[in-house]
Amino acid sequence: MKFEFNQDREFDMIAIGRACIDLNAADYNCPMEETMTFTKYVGGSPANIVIGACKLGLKTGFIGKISDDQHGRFIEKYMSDAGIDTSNIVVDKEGHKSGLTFTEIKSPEDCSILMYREEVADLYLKPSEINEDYIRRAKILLVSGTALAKSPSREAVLKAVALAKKNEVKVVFELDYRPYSWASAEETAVYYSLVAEQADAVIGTRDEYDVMENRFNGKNEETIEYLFKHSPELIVIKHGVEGSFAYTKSGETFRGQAYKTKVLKTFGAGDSYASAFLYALVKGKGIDTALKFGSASAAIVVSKHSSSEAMPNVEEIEELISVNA
Ligand SMILES: Nc1ncnc2c1ncn2[C@@H]1O[C@H](COP(=O)(O)OP(=O)(O)OP(=O)(O)O)[C@@H](O)[C@H]1O
Ligand SMILES: O=C(O)C[C@@H](O)[C@H](O)C(=O)CO
Repeated sequence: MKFEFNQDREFDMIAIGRACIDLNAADYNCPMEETMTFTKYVGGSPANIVIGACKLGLKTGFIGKISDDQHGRFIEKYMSDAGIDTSNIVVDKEGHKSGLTFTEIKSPEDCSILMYREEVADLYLKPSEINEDYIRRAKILLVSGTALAKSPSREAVLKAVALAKKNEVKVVFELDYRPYSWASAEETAVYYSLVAEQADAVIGTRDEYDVMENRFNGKNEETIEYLFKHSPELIVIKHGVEGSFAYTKSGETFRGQAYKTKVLKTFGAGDSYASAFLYALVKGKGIDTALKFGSASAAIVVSKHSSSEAMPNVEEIEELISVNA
């Protein structure tokens, strides 16, 4: 099966959700309590994904809300300088702040993130700030699950999904589960299932699908049996360094292997994977090749310090694939 897009669309991908700040520990191999220096990057999973896709050459845009301060201006400038259309990024006028993510790199295997997400601007995006004319210009609407965590962003995203479906824009749902933003796991399961059932493609880790299904130790076969009764045609389930699987509604299964790399930190893998996987699909490559692109991009990003700035270009990805062929 080929995942087909409407070719007459100006944007390859428009993402909706958070564009925030990452503060990555510049002192490695120690707990955050001992980290005195952090390096600032643009962060937020959907922002990272469009930054990665843009670096690969896709035409991208972003829908979200940023703070009316130095952090918001840094985010907007970084994204527009990168070549992303920021015309639908709204500046918050009610005093909400940009989300901050501090990262801890104790060792290549032991990394964690600490998110400051109280009253963050991204969750105040309103349905009235969603523009149908913008969404209809895209091949893909990339939806981040975290944007469903609270109203009014939740309703804004539900509106965007409805408009994408009405205008034959492929909805790709990245589960992107960040417990810090949610009232409860039960609530997450309700909204994740609601959007996953309407999406054309769903991407997430095994653990994130368990959250969606409100269960523990779920099996991929049960997840696909459930979701293929609804809209999805393509389901990607990631298993960390064990690799990933892609399933199609027409019954095919593809397996992606993780590439060996010198890991600096583990975060950023999922976002780089999504950007390169979707890039390959937009360029008409098969799902097996898209899995290689996703895995290679992730291997490159986990060997570097950031999640956004570290996104590779096409040549770097192709080279990693070819030396491992
Ligand atoms: N240590 C690693 N070395 C090489 N590749 C990796 C490593 N960890 C993950 N990957 C690649 O990245 C893909 C996505 O990783 P993972 O399943 O951890 O996603 P994620 O949990 O969404 O990532 P993140 O940590 O960014 O939230 C994997 O399928 C694999 O190809
Ligand atoms: O998604 C976030 O808000 C934080 C990210 O930018 C961070 O780099 C990360 O956790 C990537 O997995």
